[in-house]
Amino acid sequence: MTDPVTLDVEGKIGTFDEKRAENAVRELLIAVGEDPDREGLLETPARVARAYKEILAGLWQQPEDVLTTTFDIGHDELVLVKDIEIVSLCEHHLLPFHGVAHVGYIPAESGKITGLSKLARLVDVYARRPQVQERLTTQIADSLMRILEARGAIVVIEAEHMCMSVRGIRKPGAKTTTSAVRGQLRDSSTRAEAMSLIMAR
Ligand SMILES: Nc1nc2c(ncn2[C@@H]2O[C@H](COP(=O)(O)OP(=O)(O)OP(=O)(O)O)[C@@H](O)[C@H]2O)c(=O)[nH]1
Ligand SMILES: [Zn+2]
Repeated sequence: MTDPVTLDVEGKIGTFDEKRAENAVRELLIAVGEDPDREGLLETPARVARAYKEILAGLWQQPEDVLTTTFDIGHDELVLVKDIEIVSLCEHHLLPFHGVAHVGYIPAESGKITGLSKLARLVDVYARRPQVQERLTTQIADSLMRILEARGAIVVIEAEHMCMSVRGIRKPGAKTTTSAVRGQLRDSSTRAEAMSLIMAR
């Protein structure tokens, strides 16, 4: 039986099976020796299912759904939005990792740009999925290149992984930085300029 939440070949997604998610949470509670029928836990499976529906909402979206508004204003230099808060879910442990994303691009030759909020929406489409930080970073940069036909893209993500802080190695505060640089932003001077803007506080 196929999982209702799976990517098909075009990256289109099925629907969220809320009842199944609830049953899974109920099973988990039983597995840890809890009583899912005690008063405090009665609503928990439904709450957790709704929480996952929200945290994983990017599974049912595509980047094209959010990079919609575009304008031609002929700006041909770097556009950078810094400190976009992210919360994602580590696909190894299903624990959150959270931090900030910095997203920049050099618009297409045509001058096509997008609304600033759309960059943050793009980040959420990919963050709200089971992820690894490297793939999240890459997918955002590749979407900017593909959908906006950007001449260059840079994405830097700094995040703390709960799977490293609350369990396992238990190193709270450890931050992981990943970057993806594409197109003209790979040129050393342009890249250095973008990085210095990103690092400036
Ligand atoms: N590269 C990368 N690794 C990640 C990310 N999120 C979690 N991990 C790592 O995935 C690895 C999974 O390793 P495993 O040895 O299979 O799992 P584990 O026994 O729970 O590992 P420990 O966390 O070391 O206890 C761990 O080293 C995690 O730190 C991520 O976004 N990127
Ligand atoms: Zn993890």
